Amino acid sequence: MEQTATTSEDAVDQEVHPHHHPAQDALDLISHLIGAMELTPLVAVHCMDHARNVQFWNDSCRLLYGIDGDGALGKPLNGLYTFEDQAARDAILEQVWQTGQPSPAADWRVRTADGRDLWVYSMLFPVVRGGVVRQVFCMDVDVTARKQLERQLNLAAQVFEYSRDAIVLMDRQRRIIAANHAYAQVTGRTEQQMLGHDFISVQSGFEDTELCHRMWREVDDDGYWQGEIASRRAGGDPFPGWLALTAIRDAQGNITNYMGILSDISDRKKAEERTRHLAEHDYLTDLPNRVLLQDRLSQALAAARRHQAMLAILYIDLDHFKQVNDTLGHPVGDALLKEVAARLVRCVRGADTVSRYGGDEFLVLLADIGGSGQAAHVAGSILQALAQPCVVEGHTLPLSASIGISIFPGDGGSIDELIARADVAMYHAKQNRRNSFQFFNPHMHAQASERAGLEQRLRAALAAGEFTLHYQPEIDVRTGQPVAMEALLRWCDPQRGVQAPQHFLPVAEAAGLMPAISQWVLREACGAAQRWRAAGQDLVVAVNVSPAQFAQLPHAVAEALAATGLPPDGLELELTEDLLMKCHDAPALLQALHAQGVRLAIDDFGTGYSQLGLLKTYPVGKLKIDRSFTGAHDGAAIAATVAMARSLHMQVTAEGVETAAQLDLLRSHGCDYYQGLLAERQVEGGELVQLLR
Ligand SMILES: Nc1nc2c(ncn2[C@@H]2O[C@H](COP(=O)(O)OP(=O)(O)OP(=O)(O)O)[C@@H](O)[C@H]2O)c(=O)[nH]1
Repeated sequence: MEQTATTSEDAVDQEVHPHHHPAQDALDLISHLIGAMELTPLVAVHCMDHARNVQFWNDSCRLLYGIDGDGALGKPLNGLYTFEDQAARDAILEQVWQTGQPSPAADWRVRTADGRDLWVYSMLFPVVRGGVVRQVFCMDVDVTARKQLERQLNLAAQVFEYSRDAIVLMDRQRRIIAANHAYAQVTGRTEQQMLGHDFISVQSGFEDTELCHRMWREVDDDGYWQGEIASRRAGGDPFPGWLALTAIRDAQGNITNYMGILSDISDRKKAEERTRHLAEHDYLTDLPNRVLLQDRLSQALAAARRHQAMLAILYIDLDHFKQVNDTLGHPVGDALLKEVAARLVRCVRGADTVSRYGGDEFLVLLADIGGSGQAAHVAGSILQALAQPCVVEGHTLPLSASIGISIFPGDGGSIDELIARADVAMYHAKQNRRNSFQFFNPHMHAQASERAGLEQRLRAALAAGEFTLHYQPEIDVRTGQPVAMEALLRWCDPQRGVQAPQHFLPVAEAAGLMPAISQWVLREACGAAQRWRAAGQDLVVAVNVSPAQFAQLPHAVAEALAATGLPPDGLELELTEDLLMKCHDAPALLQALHAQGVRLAIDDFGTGYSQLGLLKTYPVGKLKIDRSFTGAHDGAAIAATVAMARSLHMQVTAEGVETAAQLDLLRSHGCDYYQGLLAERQVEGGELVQLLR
């Protein structure tokens, strides 16, 4: 360092004192200054001559630019280090040479010869003698560290300002000292409305003082708190916010500031709300579903217990709703369910709950009723509201429901018990007189248990081989010979003995057992007919078709014929008018069965409302006149039916024939076949009986 200094002073002396100019004092001063500068390692000083060659280079220059005096002196300055904006620097230097005025001090970015980038705070001083600039001194201070810090601060300020998170800074007293753009946007406040104000008061609406105390205590103790707050915008508009608060401490660990990051979580809350709504409501009617109902029921039950009050459950099941789906399609059914939901809601108070319990079942909870009369009143208004015809997609649909009512505490103490009993009461309403309501009573309970037992025994009956078929002959009126046998189902109930279908079929139907039972009947009957054939009796077997089986019938028939080997025309399927009227797929199904070669007959003819136009299109070979016509000796009805059947190229069987007089009447009207007690007696007297057994 010393050597460099000496060398530098010599260099300056050569130029500064060559002729002992009167301005010696000034030069001495500069020399002193240079000496002083040498002592400060912070200031890199160099001096250049007119040719821009270095004449002086202090030790700080060596430290800063990585080149010692030997490497610098006499060399062109431009080769020692360069400026990022070299042209601007050259222009400033030129100006100093031209004007003899020092340059303003400024920060310059430079690159050293060994490839380092630095920032220097630099100033140029001309040495003027005789009105001519002789040298220019340059003083550089390394400000790289400051520049980096500045840049970091600048970056931090930009992050703060442009962050999408709403950030607020507070002092120790929790007064706002800075808030970024996002914060101003979220809260809708200007800087003036925030700066210097207490954070909580600016958040106005954050009125939960207990939460507020806990929050600050946690921040002060643990340094951090986050949670949901009820916030309010400048105009008073409330919004849910998520606030994260952090305490900022100095080197001694004392809290100096607080930082808060606030998010508007309205959208998230709405999405959560929507998800919860979906989980608790029925997608079609938007009524509370079972989940929410369960919740409301528990609350209502707890409240009723506390206040020794009563509540009622109304179990509502629409009457014949399936028909709407079957005849007009599911979309119409859906629209009807929505309309029912709306009507039910209009029949109750806000405190009550209307819920969709399942398919066409609704459950109404009447919380806190004065007595059962109130439940009856609501049930009555529901029936009345539903009775108004409902127009859906241009169809005017009659609507009714059966309602069962259970009351707490009389009918049960638990939710399950109360619902089960309302269900039992509803079932009774449905059985006795649809479009009505029934209160639960213990007698119903016994019947329900009986029914449950029956259902259980029926479930086991098929596997246990408890079903049998009885055969009822159909006799040719002219020849007196049997032509067909109608298969009739019987169940040997282990508890009750042999049961006729009307005693167990409704329960089997409700329990969903009919498809399996019907298939068994079909297979068993075809097998029997095939055995009769093998024994020389060419009798057709007639099987009644159940509604549960109709849609799958072509498949079931194919399966039964294949399994037994019975030719298709050995099987006759009897379909009631009612079934044909209710099933909108009936024409297609009948065509499919006809194509399979089986015989088709319309059963119980005269009890339904078959339209002649439709009948004509059915590939049906026979009409069976209901016993109510035959038994009434209704010659006119029989004559008309036979005439109509003839015009449709169908044969006619009369059912329920008991006396020879009835048979004579049928014969006189040209009826083809008959069934009934008279026919059975005739067969019993013949050899067929043995065979059939
Ligand atoms: N359109 C529509 N139908 C449904 C929906 N959920 C269930 N169902 C139908 O609702 C019908 C309910 O029938 P049930 O109550 O057993 O029969 P029902 O015809 O009303 O007869 P009863 O109750 O004895 O009067 C079934 O056919 C279901 O397929 C739904 O969301 N939309």
